Amino acid sequence: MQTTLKIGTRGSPLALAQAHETQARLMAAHGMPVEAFEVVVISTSGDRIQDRPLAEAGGKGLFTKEIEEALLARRIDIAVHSSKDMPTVLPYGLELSAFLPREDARDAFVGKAAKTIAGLPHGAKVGSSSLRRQALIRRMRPDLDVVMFRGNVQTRLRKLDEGVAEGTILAYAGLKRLGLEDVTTELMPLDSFPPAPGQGAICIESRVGDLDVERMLTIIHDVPTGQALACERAFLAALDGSCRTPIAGHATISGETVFFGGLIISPDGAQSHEVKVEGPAQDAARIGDEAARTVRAKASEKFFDGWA
Ligand SMILES: NCc1[nH]cc(CCC(=O)O)c1CC(=O)O
Repeated sequence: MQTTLKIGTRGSPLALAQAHETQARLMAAHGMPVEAFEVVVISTSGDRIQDRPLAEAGGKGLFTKEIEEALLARRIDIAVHSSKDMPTVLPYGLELSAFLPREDARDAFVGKAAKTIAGLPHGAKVGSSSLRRQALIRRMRPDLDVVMFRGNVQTRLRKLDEGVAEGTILAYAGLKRLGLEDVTTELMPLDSFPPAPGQGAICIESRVGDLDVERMLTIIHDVPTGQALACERAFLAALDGSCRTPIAGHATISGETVFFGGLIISPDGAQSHEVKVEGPAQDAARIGDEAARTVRAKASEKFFDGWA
């Protein structure tokens, strides 16, 4: 009997699109037939909790817990995730072993009452449940009414059509993977509206020491994306845990150099601290870690304590 590679994923349309993209890349890279794979859908706590912000319910790990349990129990061989949803610390025995070439990392504004955030009427409702997006919207337009918006991409777009809000912000990468990018009315600049660390990059998680899987993944791994992600995740890791501060960070690789921009911002958008650094791409993680120290030094301790 032929063994199949079991790909674990959440069941949302975006998660399935990402799992199928990974499968297609593996098939093309290794000349494997479609029957060599099985996509295993796993429901996570993050999918089931819909009524409150995830930061309140227990944080990011909620989207990965059950999938990681399946990996450790060998019910699946690899797990496909949005890097943005991955905690900085993984369970013992698991690692992020490959990153696919990154999609556009920018946020997309989908506006009903206006095409741009700047053009929205005074006091208009904008839906988002991301602390980072809420803070960045408030920084731009303190007059806007930011309302909770959860659920998958399609659910949020439906809420917009139903008039629950006059605009929302989604990852452009997610919209593209779903073929929905045409709903975008404004692409937010990386500088003034920086994305979440990891946004736009699909990662693959596997068991440490699973050599067959490692061999299979090497060929689809994108080195520059891996370096950018090492930088962004180091930045997040050095700031995370100690606070519930909205954090943004984005790294790009050009030749042998990594360029990183990071931001911490108060939830009301009134205070923010930025850092911009560059360094050797091979030291990407150290660069991200140093950037976190720099931005932390700029902010007073009060900045972090205010809303913990
Ligand atoms: N938290 C949900 C989530 N996780 C990753 C993406 C988008 C895809 C990506 O960043 O690669 C999204 C949806 C969104 O933010 O609009």
